[in-house]
Amino acid sequence: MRKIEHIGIAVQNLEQSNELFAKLLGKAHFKTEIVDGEAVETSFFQVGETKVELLQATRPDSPIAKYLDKRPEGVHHIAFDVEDIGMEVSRLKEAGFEILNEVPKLGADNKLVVFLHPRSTNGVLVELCQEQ
Ligand SMILES: CC[C@H](C(=O)O)C(=O)SCCNC(=O)CCNC(=O)[C@H](O)C(C)(C)COP(=O)(O)OP(=O)(O)OC[C@H]1O[C@@H](n2cnc3c(N)ncnc32)[C@H](O)[C@@H]1OP(=O)(O)O
Ligand SMILES: [Co+2]
Repeated sequence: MRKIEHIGIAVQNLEQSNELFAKLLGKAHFKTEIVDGEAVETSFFQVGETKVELLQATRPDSPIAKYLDKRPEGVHHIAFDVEDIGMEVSRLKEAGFEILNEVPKLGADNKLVVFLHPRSTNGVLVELCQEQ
């Protein structure tokens, strides 16, 4: 793991949260992006070498919608930047972590992504990101 790539925050209203985080961080988001595969619309704020990713569900079947059905808005996941996502998946599987998607899928901001089940990571949903 090279660095924290982003902190993912689940929000109900992306526009409102964009305004709030722009005030909080003192700068506007640098991009918004819809990831159909995850049924999310995201916006990204650069904070030093890491990012804040705000996520709003675009469909009721989105993992974000299901999360917010049961929990308030807040930190949803931590994403780590990795050099070789295939190698990391093998290493983590060997180490006993539960990989949710062994085949990397298309994420936001030009990344390939893999998720680990929170029950294998002390209750934190972990995302691995490799620059495409
Ligand atoms: C890819 C685009 C973008 C990017 O950065 O590029 C994204 O980050 S997209 C982010 C949205 N996509 C995902 O989160 C994909 C991975 N997530 C999943 O597959 C599910 O959300 C999963 C498996 C983590 C949970 O789904 P499930 O249907 O099992 O939900 P439950 O509510 O039944 O939860 C089961 C169990 O896990 C705990 N849980 C659920 N979500 C989280 C979370 N975000 N952080 C920590 N723990 C979580 C939940 O509390 C349940 O635990 P239990 O002890 O049984 O109550
Ligand atoms: Co993410």
